[in-house]
Amino acid sequence: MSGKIEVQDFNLYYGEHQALKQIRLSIPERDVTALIGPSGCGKSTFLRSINRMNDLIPNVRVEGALEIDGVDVYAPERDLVELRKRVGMVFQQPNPFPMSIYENIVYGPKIHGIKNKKKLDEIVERTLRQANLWDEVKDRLHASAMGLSGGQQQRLVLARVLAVEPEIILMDEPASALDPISTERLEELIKQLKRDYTIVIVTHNMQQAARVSTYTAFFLNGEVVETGLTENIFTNPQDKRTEDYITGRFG
Ligand SMILES: Nc1ncnc2c1ncn2[C@@H]1O[C@H](COP(=O)(O)OP(=O)(O)OP(=O)(O)O)[C@@H](O)[C@H]1O
Repeated sequence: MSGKIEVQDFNLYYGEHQALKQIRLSIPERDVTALIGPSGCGKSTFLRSINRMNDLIPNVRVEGALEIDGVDVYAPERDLVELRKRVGMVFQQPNPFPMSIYENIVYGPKIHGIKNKKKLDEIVERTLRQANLWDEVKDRLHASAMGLSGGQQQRLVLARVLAVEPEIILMDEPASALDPISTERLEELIKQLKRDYTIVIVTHNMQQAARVSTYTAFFLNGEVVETGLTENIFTNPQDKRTEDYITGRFG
């Protein structure tokens, strides 16, 4: 069975520096895959390769195949606006736009041509409910998003991503700036969303990877050392380097 995202012999260079080496990975649809590994091993670079965010960095060059639904993400004719609509992204620091909660969410749908007020209102309510934020903000939709707590901002960002109906959601250490309670709420949300979305999450926190993901890929020095069911990676790693990492011997 092939995955939603299929990666074959994928290399990425920042100028002369090769940050990803012969990556082979199959990321299943409607489930959570965690990317773990020590700092600087290429997790974020790989994540950003999936929606071509690395294109924004000068002197980046890629080789090999990275496909979504069997179509090459790096094909010259690929429409980047459409790609980033299908592949949403949540970053480490919550980054709401400096505008109202409502405007944050309708921003994407408006760009994609939705103008009808009733339709936009529906999107706002649906996505805030999906992000488990509706009850907390329904009475202040037109207040600034900057007045929300960090955890609420991160859920708002997720609602904003959901508003353009993506298929894949990339998360780069989404809980690292959050307190434990907000982290738990975000993890619960990730578990709910995996029924409908393909989620790829970078995390430094191995307990978090164990809690939220079904599959895990262990990165080291730009390579994928081992990949498989999270349960197996954590209880019965096949590679000595994976074992050393998960038992805390380095990283
Ligand atoms: N914009 C860039 N320009 C040049 N080199 C970069 C750039 N971004 C990352 N690198 C290099 O690529 C390698 C992989 O970095 P990357 O940020 O992907 O690792 P990471 O595993 O996500 O690390 P961390 O967990 O610390 O975020 C590192 O050697 C890093 O220095």
